[in-house]
Amino acid sequence: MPIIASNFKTNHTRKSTSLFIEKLNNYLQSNDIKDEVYVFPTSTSLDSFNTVSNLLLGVQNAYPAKNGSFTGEIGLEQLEEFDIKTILIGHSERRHILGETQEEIAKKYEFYKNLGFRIIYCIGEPLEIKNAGLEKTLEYIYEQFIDIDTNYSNLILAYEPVWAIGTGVTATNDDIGSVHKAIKEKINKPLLYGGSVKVENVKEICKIENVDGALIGTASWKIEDFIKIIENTKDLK
Ligand SMILES: O=C(CO)COP(=O)(O)O
Repeated sequence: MPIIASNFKTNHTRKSTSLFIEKLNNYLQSNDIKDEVYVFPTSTSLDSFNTVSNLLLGVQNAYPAKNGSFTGEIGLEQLEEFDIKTILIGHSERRHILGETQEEIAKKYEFYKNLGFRIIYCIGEPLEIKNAGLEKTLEYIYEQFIDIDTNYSNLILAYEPVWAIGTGVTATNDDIGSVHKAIKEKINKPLLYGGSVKVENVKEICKIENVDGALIGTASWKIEDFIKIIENTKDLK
């Protein structure tokens, strides 16, 4: 089965997150699914969930420090409390809405890399770059690898075109295929696709060559839909 990941973004409460995790865990257990499934809840909903070992809880963001004076941020100490060892870095909403620079992202990457975290590292281009063609798109994406150690063994990449995130507009299979092929030629790491992945299209997307799974926002927030997403992909290689 491909790698399937849910990014909650700023959705769900502590209570609804714990219900989601419980239902997901029961589903994975009773269907004997051993492949990796990731959930990235809000940091206020982190907890010591009792789950099967292939259900991995991660954070959407954390500051590159153990603790300290970084108002509004969480650091390693808060992750350790819940044994969190997985982190999303470079998500387009952090780059474009929160204004995280490549320099800050690289610092965060280095910090959590040195701690052995599983890092899901996101890259992707905005619409005006996509419209300038594949060459410009790849140039833009490669800049998002500046100061990022792509040989890191615990790295998963996620290609998420900015114009496809939360818009309902999925990239075409050709778009996905050509960007994934180019990235894979340079960096041989698992590569997920994200951007308006839905129950209905997840299987087709995961079948595209060089697509190793999906990172899903909107369509993953209802547990019934997320389970359908897993159902629809569980028989793929
Ligand atoms: O940003 C995403 C996952 O990280 C994708 O979001 P959507 O699935 O809502 O387009």
